[in-house]
Amino acid sequence: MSETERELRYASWHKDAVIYQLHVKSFFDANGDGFGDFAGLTRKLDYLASLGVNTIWLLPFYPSPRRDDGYDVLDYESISPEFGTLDDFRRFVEAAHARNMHVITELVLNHTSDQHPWFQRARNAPAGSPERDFYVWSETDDKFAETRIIFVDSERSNWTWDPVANAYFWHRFYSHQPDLNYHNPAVIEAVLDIMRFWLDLGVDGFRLDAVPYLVERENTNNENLPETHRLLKHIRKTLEASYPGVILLAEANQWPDQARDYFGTGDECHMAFHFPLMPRIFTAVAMGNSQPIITMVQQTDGIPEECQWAIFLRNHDELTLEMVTEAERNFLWDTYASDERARLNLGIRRRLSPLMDQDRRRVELLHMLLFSLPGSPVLYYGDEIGMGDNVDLGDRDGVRTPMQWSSGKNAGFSGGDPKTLALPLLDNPRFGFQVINVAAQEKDPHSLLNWVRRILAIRSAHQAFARGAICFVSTENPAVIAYVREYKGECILCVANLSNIAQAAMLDLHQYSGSRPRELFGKTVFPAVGKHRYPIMFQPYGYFWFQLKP
Ligand SMILES: OC[C@H]1O[C@H](O[C@H]2O[C@H](CO)[C@@H](O)[C@H](O)[C@H]2O)[C@H](O)[C@@H](O)[C@@H]1O
Ligand SMILES: [Ca+2]
Repeated sequence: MSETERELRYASWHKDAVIYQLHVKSFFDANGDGFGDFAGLTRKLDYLASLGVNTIWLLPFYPSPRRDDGYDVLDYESISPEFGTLDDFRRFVEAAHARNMHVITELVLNHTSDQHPWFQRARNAPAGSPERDFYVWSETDDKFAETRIIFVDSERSNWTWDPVANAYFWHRFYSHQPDLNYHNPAVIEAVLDIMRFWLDLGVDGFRLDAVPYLVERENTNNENLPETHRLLKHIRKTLEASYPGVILLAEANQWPDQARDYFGTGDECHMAFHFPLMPRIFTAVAMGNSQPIITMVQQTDGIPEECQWAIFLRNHDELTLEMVTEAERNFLWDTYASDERARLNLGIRRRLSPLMDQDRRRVELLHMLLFSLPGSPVLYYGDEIGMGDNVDLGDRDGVRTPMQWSSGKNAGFSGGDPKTLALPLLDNPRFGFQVINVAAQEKDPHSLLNWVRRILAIRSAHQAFARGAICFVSTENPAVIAYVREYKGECILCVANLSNIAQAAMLDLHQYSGSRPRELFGKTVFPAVGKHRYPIMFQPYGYFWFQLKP
């Protein structure tokens, strides 16, 4: 690709991104070994295009002991053989680009597997040597005492004794995931080389895993340090010099002000997951009250022009409740995880549809918010058909089970021996593949899948959703949320009833007086907005998108 072509393709594409997050191992198995692979994913690209997504985010596919499902990398520049070969990967990227889709890969840069050759070399090298210095060591385990433990259900300390090195090593996650030492310039160079490797293969961006924890310093909590922000700015500047258009997406599970800091002044990450908003959406729907969403969106508005939040409902991890108050967490646990098996660390390991009790009205409402609040939406594979989960599987595996393509053998996921599947299929009367699958929903015009296709098609026809400013509208009813997204003169009014009972609201639309709201699903034109408040009625969890035509 020439430089000009690259620049054209990439100009701010992240702002219009509709991201689909998937696990290659659980998506589609082309060679029948029970494991999803790149050849299989390539065959499903038309399905993704038909859904209306334009960006694919891949969970880790690198060689790994897989003690944290691939977030424990032992070789950053190859592909674990079950997923295929580098040529399969190249073909996948080309096929995605041919459909105008972008590809974001996972970059686990905070830590490696303890099996990684860098760590093996470090623990065997003398203290103080450049090899040892790739990781963070200490003679005692009382350094960095102010640092919290993230995986509270499995780890007691962020230090683990290594008998080979005769020292403790630092880790923010599992004890088999030693943290890299970013005070060492050689580590930074090594990580930049890894990024160049994947960019040369055509990758369009990286999800930067666990970025708040990159750099450590004594007497701090070792999160969001200025050194970490400087490092990210350096990475961006260095990469952009050779790869204009590359996108960095920060996974910074932090409070609002700290999360937005990952944009810098437009010179750090292009995107950041909207961790502060996600739990507040679940709170608002549980309480039937719009305030948690309004407060959080207002608090996180006004990010640098070229930046974009990545908003999401669910992902491959537990629904994290780290960045809410204890009272909020207890409320969300009581509401959505009364079955204690669903609780993991400070979160809930369930998929969206089971969280919503398979209530189609609430599932639609949440997607309507996901697709209309400011940011690029991220859909988690399978949620478009309302897939369920399996709380009996360990860790977060219960939300990572094979995609349910059909009611046939192995849910249409693999032609292989059912005993060899990467993870067991869901097989129960409510969520089993026999009842929830793509093939059945393709045939049903009223299915969730076809509804998601329709709403995404509407969204992509109006750039105000992706790029517009947001202005909340007073409703005189706390259960009703209303906001206008505005871009280049087009105004879209989004309104929803967050409660489980019918509601009426009086919208303050005086600014739009004289305009006629046109409902975007059915194209019905509603009565014109006058000088007085505009009345509107809703079914439980009802919603509308209106174009406000002057
Ligand atoms: O590589 C370790 C982990 O990194 C990400 O973790 C994030 O998920 C945690 C919850 O599972 C969350 O509490 C933390 O703040 C995040 O950084 C990754 O998404 C995980 O899958 C992975 O285990
Ligand atoms: Ca396979």
